Amino acid sequence: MLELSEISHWFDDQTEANAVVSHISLSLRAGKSLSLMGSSGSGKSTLLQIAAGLEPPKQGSVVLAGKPIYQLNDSALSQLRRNQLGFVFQQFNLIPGLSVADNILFQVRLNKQAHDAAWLQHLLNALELTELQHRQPQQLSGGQQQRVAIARALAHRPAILFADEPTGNLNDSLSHGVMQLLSDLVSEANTSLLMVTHSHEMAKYTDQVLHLHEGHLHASA
Ligand SMILES: Nc1ncnc2c1ncn2[C@@H]1O[C@H](COP(=O)(O)OP(=O)(O)OP(=O)(O)O)[C@@H](O)[C@H]1O
Repeated sequence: MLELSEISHWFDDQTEANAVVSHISLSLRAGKSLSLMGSSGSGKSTLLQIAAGLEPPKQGSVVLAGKPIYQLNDSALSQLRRNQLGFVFQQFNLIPGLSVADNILFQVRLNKQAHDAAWLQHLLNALELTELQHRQPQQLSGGQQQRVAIARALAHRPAILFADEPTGNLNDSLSHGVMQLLSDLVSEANTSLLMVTHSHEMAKYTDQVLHLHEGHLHASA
């Protein structure tokens, strides 16, 4: 469960009067998915970063898995992020020098979780990465790197997955495949998904769509 209450945020070169996001409240239950849409600069990525514990808001609170995350100390917050959250951001941040498979399993190993070979195989197949698993990130196209980032985000079966344009570099058929996988995971594993997208087609895979306009939230028309 993710709960945002009265979130407002502005950056240091801005003022409250032109806040990037303003008085936003929303909640996302376990196993549910939500798309954030809105024009460029409307505050979607900022709100996602705030919800994911990566940018403390100027006002308001974020409760994640029962914990008010910005009241946790750094080590408790990073532990919560490592164990319970998954991220797919526009920068893939794959580790050069590690194979695709090792990149995908990096967080599982960091968390000292048991390695679930069947789940890894399922992710590799679904994301069409099986034949690429021994390559290194620098030997992959942008779209292939994006699929590795998606597999890595799901490998530890997070409670909540945060995704910023998860299909941004993929062709139409792979985009639909990836969204189908994400929505299957949400229902199978009771994982929640908070996603930013520009695509109405991709947003249809989520249970709810909210629109941001100049930092304010509107329910889908
Ligand atoms: N670190 C920062 N410092 C100052 N301003 C920022 C910072 N990050 C974002 N902004 C500003 O906040 C506003 C919202 O940015 P944000 O990235 O959240 O928008 P977005 O809706 O995700 O846009 P896009 O669809 O283009 O990715 C923009 O005007 C942007 O310039």
